[in-house]
Amino acid sequence: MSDAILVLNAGSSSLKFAVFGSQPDLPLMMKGGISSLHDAPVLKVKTADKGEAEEIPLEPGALGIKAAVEQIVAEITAHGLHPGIGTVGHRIVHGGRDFTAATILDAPVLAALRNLIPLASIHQPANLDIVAAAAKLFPDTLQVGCFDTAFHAGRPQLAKLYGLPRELTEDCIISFGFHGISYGYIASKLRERYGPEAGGRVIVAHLGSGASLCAMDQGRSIATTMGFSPLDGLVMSTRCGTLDPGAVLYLLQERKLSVEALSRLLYQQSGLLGVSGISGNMRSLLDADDEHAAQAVDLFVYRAGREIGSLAAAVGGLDTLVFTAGIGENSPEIRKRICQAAGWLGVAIDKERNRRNEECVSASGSSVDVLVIPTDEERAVAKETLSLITAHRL
Ligand SMILES: Nc1ncnc2c1ncn2[C@@H]1O[C@H](COP(=O)(O)OP(=O)(O)O)[C@@H](O)[C@H]1O
Ligand SMILES: CC(=O)OP(=O)(O)O
Ligand SMILES: [Mg+2]
Repeated sequence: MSDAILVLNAGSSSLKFAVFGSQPDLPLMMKGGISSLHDAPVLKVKTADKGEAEEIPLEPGALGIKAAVEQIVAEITAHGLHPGIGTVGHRIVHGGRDFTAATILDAPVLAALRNLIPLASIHQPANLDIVAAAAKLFPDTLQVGCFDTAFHAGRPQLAKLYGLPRELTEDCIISFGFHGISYGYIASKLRERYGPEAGGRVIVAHLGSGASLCAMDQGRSIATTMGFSPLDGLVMSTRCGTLDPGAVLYLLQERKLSVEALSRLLYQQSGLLGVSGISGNMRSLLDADDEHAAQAVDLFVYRAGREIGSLAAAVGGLDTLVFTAGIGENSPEIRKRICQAAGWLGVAIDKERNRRNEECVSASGSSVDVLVIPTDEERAVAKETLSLITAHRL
């Protein structure tokens, strides 16, 4: 029966996937992904019946996105699941102003999404290449897109506005915000834990290769650190985060950088990689005994601490702080240091709980609950995809 849902989720350093049954509770059949796509790719696969994930290092060097999709589909086929796929759900990073809910990816929608490539020039082309590859590999399936920007569409008007002439705002030079599929999933977990209040005034720290923070009130996005593009906000793996636009003008006017070189600099050569000169991978930097690596980590923590202050102001205080994504879920050291920076807001962490990556890592006297909640963008995409196909009886 062809009714399973395959989800494909391309991030800046990884391609993750999962296969779910199409029952309302979306039983997981298989999941995994390829990490470190640009240097030392590693394939991870876990099936529902096996406890431990299998890890297979692939040939060192960059792996193109199309080859990565083919590799994943080969795994799905080897596990006998290929003929069972009825729908492919995609994480699409930019939905612009028009796409604020799951959408069938037909030709006009894909053309509109292609127009958004300049607004997310690393992610959007890969996302659309994946849709094309999946359409070839699964010719009879429906392709559905879920958008990272959608969760932030309901933020207050002022949180979206830049201090630019009105005509540019009307032309969509506004803050969109990203990682919304992850934030939506975390909001659903907070509702399970706290009920409709969803933890009250919350800051979620999505710290992966791309990193951002989102302030939520009762599960709704109020403010977020990424803006018009996924370059804004925190220092990331290879992206600079917030930068004085005057520096961009200087690089163009005085250093005569081409637009392509400037884009490469800001998206791929900056952040942890640029400051350390060693790596954009947080784990490698924490393991390195090197002054510049230490400074890159210090800057990551400093900027996260400052932005937590800014977002707490936007939401009027702080009841709950959540860590998620690769760094947030796996690095007790970074969580500890960010919590120290947010100590003035009443955040206190329990050393042992934090070391054990427990779900609640706050100290008993902390006035803020500090949680570690693994994100599951694949399940969130599958859920939206299933709702769409059920509503349309597709
Ligand atoms: N144990 C760990 N300690 C520190 N950082 C970690 C750990 N495990 C994973 N990471 C970091 O998580 C980041 C990748 O996060 P992830 O959410 O998978 O990225 P993305 O989805 O954006 O490709 C990398 O910087 C990696 O070094
Ligand atoms: C939007 C974004 O930055 O995504 P990722 O963290 O997966 O690169
Ligand atoms: Mg990611």
